[in-house]
Amino acid sequence: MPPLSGKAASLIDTNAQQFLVQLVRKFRPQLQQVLAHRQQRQAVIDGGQLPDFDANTAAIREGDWRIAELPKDLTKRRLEITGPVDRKMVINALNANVDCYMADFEDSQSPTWDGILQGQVNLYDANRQDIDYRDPTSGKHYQLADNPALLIARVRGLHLPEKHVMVDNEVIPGGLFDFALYFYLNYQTRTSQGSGVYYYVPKLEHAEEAQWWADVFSFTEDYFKQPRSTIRATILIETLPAVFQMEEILYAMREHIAALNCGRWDYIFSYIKTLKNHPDRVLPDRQVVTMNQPFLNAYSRLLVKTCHRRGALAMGGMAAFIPSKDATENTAILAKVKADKELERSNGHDGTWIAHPGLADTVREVFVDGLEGVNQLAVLREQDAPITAAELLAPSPGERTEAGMRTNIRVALQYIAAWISGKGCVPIYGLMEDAATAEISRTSIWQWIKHGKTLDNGAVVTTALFQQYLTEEAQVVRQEVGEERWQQEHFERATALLEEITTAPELVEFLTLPGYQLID
Ligand SMILES: CC(=O)SCCNC(=O)CCNC(=O)[C@H](O)C(C)(C)COP(=O)(O)OP(=O)(O)OC[C@H]1O[C@@H](n2cnc3c(N)ncnc32)[C@H](O)[C@@H]1OP(=O)(O)O
Ligand SMILES: O=CC(=O)O
Ligand SMILES: [Mg+2]
Repeated sequence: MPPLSGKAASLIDTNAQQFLVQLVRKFRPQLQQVLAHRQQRQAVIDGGQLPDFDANTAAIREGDWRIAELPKDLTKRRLEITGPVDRKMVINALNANVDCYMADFEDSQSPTWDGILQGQVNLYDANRQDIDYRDPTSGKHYQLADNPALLIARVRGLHLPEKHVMVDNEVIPGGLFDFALYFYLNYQTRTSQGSGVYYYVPKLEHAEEAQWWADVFSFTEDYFKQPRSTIRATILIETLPAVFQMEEILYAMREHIAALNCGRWDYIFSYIKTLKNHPDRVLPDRQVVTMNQPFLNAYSRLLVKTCHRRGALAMGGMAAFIPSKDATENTAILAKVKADKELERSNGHDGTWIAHPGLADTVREVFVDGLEGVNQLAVLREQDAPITAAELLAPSPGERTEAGMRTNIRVALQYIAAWISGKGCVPIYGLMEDAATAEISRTSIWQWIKHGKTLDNGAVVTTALFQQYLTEEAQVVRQEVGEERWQQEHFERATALLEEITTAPELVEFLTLPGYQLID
């Protein structure tokens, strides 16, 4: 580990480091196996088979069991704000008019070493309700209001390493680093408040990965002599393989789970990635892939039904719209966000996400005023016909347009530039863009090239067409952002990376993997 400085140096002490090393030695080898299984299952799908429910685990799906009872403070999660762990955002999120705050080391956080360490310091202070911040530019002082939101930390996905920390000459899993430090630094504070240590766990694909996390949680509780179920996780169901494993994931995690969540943006990305070799499942323009598409609506309904049958909450996801300063435009945005949330509520979700505090009042109308109790656990959807694999995989109708492809290029380019410059979430053309949304933009183009799809202008999407549009759209972006930002935010490098991953013969699994080579 590089030498630590500032408050991180005193917090990440020898005991913290010893705990982390033990966790890594015990759990990294199994993780490597579990990740190898992902590749094996994907190879079968690449060979032409479609994902399906696993016949070997039918007994779990049919069995009569429930997850451990929810802790009281996790039963009311109608509105959750999410955001990266920089200090001002942490304070603003805790003060927002919401029940919970998901503090994000993942999709919305660029994993620079400083950002990750400072994030841990910020959450340490936040848990102690001893956090403030003075903006050096505006001079504005930020401090906590009364009744801050309940804090839930989202750790990095299993694929991401933390390259600054080596154990036995090998980099360690980023998610384990986030998990271990957050627990070590906060469990005493949280349990002394009568609460537990709460996490969001992203991008799982299979119940064996949930089991891996459950083992990490149990080991940690035993190590620190804490009762079982002190740790509670909300698992994001945001990969296509995981939707066929929801019962099994809940079962593996039954002592530690609180909820599943519809991480719709990664889910769409995963639909593209998992079905990349299937010419009949290529998605249309990103703008038309909304929660009304049958495959997304089926996923939301099945998640609700599965969770409620087992006593877990079913959290909704993120509408990517953010408020506009233009009043007319803002009215239209709020109406779209409201419609999106009404669909989630009518499907039976217990709560939902917002990306920006300016959306809280609108979404409260749906998920606070519009709910009878503090959640919808009583909605069992028992009257529904069984949701089939065919529905979960249904192809999406819709056009592939030149405008859509050009927008994908501009969005992916600007996002990659922001990410390698240390910003994991940015507003682009009125939408919040993060690692998950940017993945959709770049993998759509890759898949359109692979299957030679035709655009509305009659052009067939080829590598050469993409390169032509990229050159043209890079100039548009250069005009939009100006020369200073173009140079400072490494746009040339971002352009090169976008070209490399979009024209690669094999789909690059995550843009953040080659992206990570370019930061720090
Ligand atoms: C696919 C997924 O994984 S979704 C989950 C991951 N994504 C997220 O969490 C999205 C988080 N949202 C954000 O990061 C931001 O809203 C952005 C980047 C999209 C837009 O941020 P900005 O450009 O700062 O928006 P804007 O200028 O309107 O912000 C107004 C104020 O609200 C604050 N704010 C905006 N979003 C948030 C948030 N999510 N949490 C806390 N505060 C926020 C800003 O800090 C700013 O505060 P200030 O007035 O004290 O300076
Ligand atoms: O993490 C959330 C998502 O939509 O992706
Ligand atoms: Mg995600």
